[in-house]
Amino acid sequence: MTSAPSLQPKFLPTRNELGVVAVGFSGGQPKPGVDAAPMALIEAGLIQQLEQDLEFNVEFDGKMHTYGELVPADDPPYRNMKGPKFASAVTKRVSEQVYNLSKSGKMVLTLGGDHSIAIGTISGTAKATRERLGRELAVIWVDAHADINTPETSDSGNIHGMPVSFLTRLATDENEEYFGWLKEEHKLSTNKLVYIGLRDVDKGEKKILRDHGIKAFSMHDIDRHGIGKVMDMALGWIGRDTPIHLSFDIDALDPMWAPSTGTAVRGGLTLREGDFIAECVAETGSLIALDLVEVNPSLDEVGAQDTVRSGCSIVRCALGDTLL
Ligand SMILES: NC(=[NH2+])NCCC[C@H](N)C(=O)O
Ligand SMILES: [Mn+2]
Ligand SMILES: [Mn+2]
Repeated sequence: MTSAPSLQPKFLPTRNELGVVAVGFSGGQPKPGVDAAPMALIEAGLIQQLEQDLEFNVEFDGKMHTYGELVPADDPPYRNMKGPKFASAVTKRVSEQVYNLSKSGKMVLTLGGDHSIAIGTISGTAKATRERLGRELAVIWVDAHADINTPETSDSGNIHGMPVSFLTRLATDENEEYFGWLKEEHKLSTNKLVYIGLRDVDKGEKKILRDHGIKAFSMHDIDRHGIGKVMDMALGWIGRDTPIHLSFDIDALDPMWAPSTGTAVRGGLTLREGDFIAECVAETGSLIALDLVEVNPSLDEVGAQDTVRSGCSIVRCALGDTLL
């Protein structure tokens, strides 16, 4: 069933060098368990599949980072954000890890963790891409949610609903301890961002998307045009010649395929549509990094195996697995 990918990547020196970062962080939202996802995905055989079926040389330290050493002595809410110091310290560390791997020309796979970790992953690849290729990064954000609240627009105060605002300069803070470590080289323009799968967007987020003309394909668009046309439009917006970071929140899939996630929303993508998105991104040859986040095996334990299997499938497809 599986065949080794033949595509020569456009922005990587080799097609088969992969760095894996396992981020056991759940502090961007209130539900414990999402920190156990990297181990669940790895125990399901993900890394073996990438090595054996897809012929990657995998660099992975075998450790699931839980960043206990970064837990601050006290971490009161700040600008309405919950657990801001810890999230800032962890994402800074993740940013450095991802930057180092990406700078060396490897494809980078980050296993979350909640979606706040994308502040680390995307800032790391954005910086590495600027330095290594002199290019600006594009991001495809596949999610039921836009995760573009600023601290001020967020109702929940959960940082996993805010990563895109910090990455696109919509939210900033001077203070190192509160994401002030994010510098220009870590950031992204809003016109290099495309959403797919949205169906639960907060009122304040809708205003941000409109005011900044951010490209977004909701479930409505997918119903109207079909996923094939939507992918043509999404990739057309980015342009064929731009390095891509794919950030995939498992809650983009319908709970039928991925029930074990903290903020499940019905009416989502089928597993095939999710895999298709990943396959289309793989076909561009422009993918340089992938995040898989928000798998929480302790929620809906009956569905946890299905959710993990769906996650593994998305990753394999994005990294070049094909049906024939
Ligand atoms: N990564 C996620 N699952 N994010 C869900 C965010 C939900 C909501 N919009 C909030 O800001 O709290
Ligand atoms: Mn989500
Ligand atoms: Mn998300």
